[in-house]
Order: sequence, then C-alpha cells, then structure tokens
Amino acid sequence: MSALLQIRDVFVRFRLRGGVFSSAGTIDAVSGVSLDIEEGKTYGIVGESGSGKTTLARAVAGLHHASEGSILYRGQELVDLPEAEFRKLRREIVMMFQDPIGSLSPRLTIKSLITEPFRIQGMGDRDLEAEAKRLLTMVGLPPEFAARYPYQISGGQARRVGVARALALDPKLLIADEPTAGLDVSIQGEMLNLLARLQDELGLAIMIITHNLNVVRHITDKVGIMYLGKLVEEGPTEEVFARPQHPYTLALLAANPEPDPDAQLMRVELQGEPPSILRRPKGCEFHTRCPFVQPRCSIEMPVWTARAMGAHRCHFPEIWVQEETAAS
Ligand SMILES: Nc1ncnc2c1ncn2[C@@H]1O[C@H](COP(=O)(O)OP(=O)(O)OP(=O)(O)O)[C@@H](O)[C@H]1O
Repeated sequence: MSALLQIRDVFVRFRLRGGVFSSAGTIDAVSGVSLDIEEGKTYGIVGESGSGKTTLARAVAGLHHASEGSILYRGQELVDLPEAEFRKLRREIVMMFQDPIGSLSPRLTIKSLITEPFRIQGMGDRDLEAEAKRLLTMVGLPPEFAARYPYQISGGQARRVGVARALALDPKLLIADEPTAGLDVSIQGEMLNLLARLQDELGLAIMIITHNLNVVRHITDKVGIMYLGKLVEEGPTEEVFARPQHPYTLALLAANPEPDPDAQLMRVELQGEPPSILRRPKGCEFHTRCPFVQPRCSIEMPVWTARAMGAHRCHFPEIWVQEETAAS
C-alpha cells in the first residue's frame, strides 16, 4: 500500500529582493527532500532554526509553492494544484500553527473559533452548537468553554482549542508546527498525550515540526533530520535515537537537555551556527561543523544512502560508529 503522503525531490525556492546595489538571487529553503508519511503514523521533522522545516510543512499544506518535485497525497499531485482544488483538500490536510488561536480574533467565542472551519467550507448549516460541544469534549475541555473568549482560558487550554479547531473537519493529515513550544513541561506532556490519543482514535497521520527531541521521542514513529534544507538522516525514531548514522543527528541528541537514559551515545558538541543558506559549503554541507570531518567531505556531496532501517547522507558513518563502539 502506498503512503498517504509521498514527497519526492521537493525544492522550495524563494526569490530574494535585491537592494539598490545588490542583485536579487534565490535560495532553496527546501532542497531536494523526499519522504513518506504513512496513514495513521507520526513523522517528526527536526533541525535547527532555519533548516527548512516550516517551509517544507507549508509546501505540503499548499501555503508555499514547491518549485520542483512532487507531493502526492493519496496519489493526487499537490504541486501546481489550482487553489480551488486545493480548497477541497483543506478538509483533509490541516496545518496547526504554533499559536493556533493567538492569531485569531479575540472577540470571537471559543465556539465561533472552533466551528469556523465549517463556515469556511460552506458547512455552516450544521448544528454548530453540537459540533462545538463534540469537539471540546474530544480535546478534554468542558462543553461550557464554548461561551468563553480566548482571554478567559489558559495557554494549555488555548492549545487544546487549537487542536479542536484543526480537527473539526475530521482531517486525515495534521501538520503540527511546534505543538508544544512555549508550554510548561507538564502541559507539554498533556499536549503530547492528547495528540497521541486522538491519533489513535481518529487514525490520523501527523507531521510534527519541532526543535524538541523529547517530543519526537515520545510521539513519532519516524523522524527526519533536516540541515540547510536537506534531509541528512531519517528512520524509525527508536533506531535513529539509539544508533544515529549522521554526526549532525548525534550532535543534536548529545545537546538534548533530557537525553534518552537508555541510549549510550558519544558526547559530541555542535560547534557554531549553521552556515548561511546563501553560501552552502561545498561537498557535505555539514563538513564545516563536523567533529569527524575527512578530506573527502569538503569535496564530494554524500549521496542519500539506505541502511537496514532508514537512510542517511554521510560518507563515513562507520568511522564514528566504530569510535563510539570502542568508547562504550
Ligand atoms: N518567505 C520567505 N522568503 C525568503 N526566505 C524565506 C521565507 N521563508 C523562509 N525563508 C528562509 O528559508 C529558510 C528556512 O526557513 P524555515 O522557517 O523553513 O526554517 P525552520 O527550520 O522552520 O526554522 P524555525 O525552527 O526557526 O521555524 C531560512 O533561511 C528562512 O530565512
């Protein structure tokens, strides 16, 4: 059975506006990404700020245009799909933003906020009172919340309202951009449990964009690590966390303030900031920060290499995997 979402060699290119003395150019914020998201499964996209996570997610949601490549949703091509056609799919593919209700009108009641998708999709003739109650119950909030205003609820409750709104039309794919950012740790856990429960109950596929490796560890089936707009590693989450094959993944895991207690990983430190996307390093784009860099790395771009489970983009995973085995 083919995946719910198949992303193939996708590029998202932005035109830069040139100043008076500089000429305009382009950047590839997403640069040749391919990945599959299976029905009912959770895929986490991780990487430092600016690695292209949100841009990729927005391309899937039809909010950015993919300049090259293919995005197939249930076999239907989304790239270059006319807006009128995409609108129909907005019931099935939903993006939940970081601050899902903060950007909406503070003068609307919670009922209006969570039932707005029905009105947008021309389904406003439904019993919106009943829909609001159903959705609030689904996300663990009392039905009385329908009459409240956003300023009358807490940050954690607001996120639940955001989830209710996102799931109003019973989507098949939820794209969640940093669903736990800015929440207290205990509320983060509640949010993750809520998403996991709903995924189970509704058979929802979720694409999660996050900086937070603990979110990935707790909730995702598969993870993709992005660097400068490219995937550098992907695989089943447990496998990637236990046996990373790319030094960037290892460095991110080592920098996690709450590391996996069972994983015996080498401590490596990520040096400096990622290079500018305007000046991509030659060869392996990570070589300027790689603790295991070899002469070949600055010359030749590593190809995407499949392993038993997952794939990576590193010339020499065996070098540091061996060092790690020797050290442990
Ligand atoms: N509309 C745009 N026009 C030009 N450049 C853009 C635009 N949107 C994003 N970028 C650039 O694309 C690159 C990737 O940005 P993106 O927001 O996708 O990264 P991210 O990994 O989601 O980062 P963060 O975690 O900070 O949200 C960055 O260099 C960013 O400046």
